[in-house]
Amino acid sequence: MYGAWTPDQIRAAEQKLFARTPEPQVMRRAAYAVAVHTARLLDESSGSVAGRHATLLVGAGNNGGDALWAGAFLRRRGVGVTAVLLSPDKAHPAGLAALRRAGGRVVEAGGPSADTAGIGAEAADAVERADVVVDGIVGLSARGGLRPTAAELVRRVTAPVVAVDLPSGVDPLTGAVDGAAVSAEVTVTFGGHRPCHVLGAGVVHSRPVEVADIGLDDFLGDPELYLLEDAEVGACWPVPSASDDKYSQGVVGIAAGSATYPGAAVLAGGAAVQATSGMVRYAGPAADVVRAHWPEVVATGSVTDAGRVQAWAVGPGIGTGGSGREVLRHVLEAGVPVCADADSITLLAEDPTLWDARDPDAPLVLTPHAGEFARLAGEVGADRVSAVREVAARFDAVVLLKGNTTVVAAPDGRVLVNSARQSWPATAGSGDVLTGLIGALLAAGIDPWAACGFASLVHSRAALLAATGGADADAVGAPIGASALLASVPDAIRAVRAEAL
Ligand SMILES: NC(=O)C1=CN([C@@H]2O[C@H](COP(=O)(O)OP(=O)(O)OC[C@H]3O[C@@H](n4cnc5c(N)ncnc54)[C@H](O)[C@@H]3O)[C@@H](O)[C@H]2O)[C@@H](O)CC1
Ligand SMILES: Nc1ncnc2c1ncn2[C@@H]1O[C@H](COP(=O)(O)OP(=O)(O)O)[C@@H](O)[C@H]1O
Ligand SMILES: [K+]
Repeated sequence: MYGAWTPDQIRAAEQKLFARTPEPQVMRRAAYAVAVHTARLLDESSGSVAGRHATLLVGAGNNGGDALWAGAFLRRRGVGVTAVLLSPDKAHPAGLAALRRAGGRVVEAGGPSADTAGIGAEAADAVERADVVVDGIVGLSARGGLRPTAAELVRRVTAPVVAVDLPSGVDPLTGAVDGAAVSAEVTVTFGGHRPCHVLGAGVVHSRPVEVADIGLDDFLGDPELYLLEDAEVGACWPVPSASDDKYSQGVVGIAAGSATYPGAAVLAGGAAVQATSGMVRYAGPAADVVRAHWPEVVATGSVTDAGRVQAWAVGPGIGTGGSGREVLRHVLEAGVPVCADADSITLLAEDPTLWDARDPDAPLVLTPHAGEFARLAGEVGADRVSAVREVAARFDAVVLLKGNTTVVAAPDGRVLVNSARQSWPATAGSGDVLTGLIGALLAAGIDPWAACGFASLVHSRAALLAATGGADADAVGAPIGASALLASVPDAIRAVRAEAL
């Protein structure tokens, strides 16, 4: 796992760092990393470095300072550099002096020659002829979307962009984009990820985020967020060993589906079958349909006569009427880890007495999408991490909020996120597959918080594989259904296990 730290956590760590290393030296280390990645992007996109042109968009603070120093370093590589100052009187003085000493040009964003959009002729020309643009408009202290002049300049950019610390216009904490924002080929950040690098919907995390070491590691402390890596999911994914049999790996019960929605039971049951080698029991009215698709599932007509399981997954397609409620109550009383999804969440929101059925010692996982979350606890809001963390503590449950970026909070406050990096999983029945994966991992004895993270990562990998045939989030794909996603689960598990070798 690697971490993401909030702006406040970063600033606190930086203050400790500055007691050991002077701030200007730290900035130069940060800026040097920006220069290295900018030169690499120049080389990749225009075939050479020397003789090319870099345009810096420079804001009022240290983010702009990084860009100016990076420009000075790029000058040493023979790159033509022009800094466009958005706030000429506030641009980082030392960075500006360094760029000038290195032979860089400095122009104002507006100035007397400004056109109707407020852009001066020199600035417009600098953006126009750039082979690469360095976004040093705003970073850790960003508030809201880009302001008009910055937004207009960014709109005119056609060259590839390197974002300093984070793409300007993105909220550093929530990743929310309110108005215009930079879309960067590469983001170079310092010391550790910020939450916006993994929470933004398609703005930031589909591009590589390079983390430069500026000596911050010793001062960072526990991160706000954890991010899973393929290799660790692969290393932890349960597979049978010589001493195993179908019971020892954990038996999961799937209480899903109804006469109206048998498909949910087939998808959730199939996901459980393909996730691990333990046994899968199904209990509900769709037993015949489930057996027809998955003969290895031990199916019964009702949860009351289902055999022993080590975990239950309950909810998809059970309906929100009396029968669904009794199924949920029975499962909650079973005293084993439960993944409650879909209609279960609606039932719990509508009938608080159902919480009393819960065995206090048995872990509970809730997997709402935004609508189900709102029924349970009100609208999520922009800060999805805080909202999920609060609800997990309130209900003493692991809460997985589904979406382009899935947020998983444990009752103790730990939060992990998994960004799908693309949107292929957004298809009907996709959540049923996720529930089956989680249920199987719970039955295998995986920690519920980790189980949600592992399942979410494999789920989004399976969607990508099914849609594009590969693992590249930017690859050309075609829309998939949940059945195709489900069929790619084994390939996704193989892919993450191969990374662990
Ligand atoms: N403190 C340090 O020495 C270091 C800081 N670092 C850099 O410093 C940056 C943080 O610098 P600052 O705290 O000075 O602030 P920023 O450079 O992020 O922002 C500068 C100013 O821009 C204005 N602003 C806020 N939102 C805006 C928006 N939407 N559009 C336009 N302007 C906006 C604010 O007045 C803010 O003070 C980091 O992102 C990183 O790039 C790194 O170099 C590491 C070392
Ligand atoms: N825009 C999106 N991009 C990526 N993944 C998404 C997006 N929207 C939803 N998902 C994922 O797809 C699945 C949808 O689950 P859910 O909403 O329960 O669908 P259903 O109820 O139809 O099964 C979840 O895993 C969710 O994280
Ligand atoms: K920036």
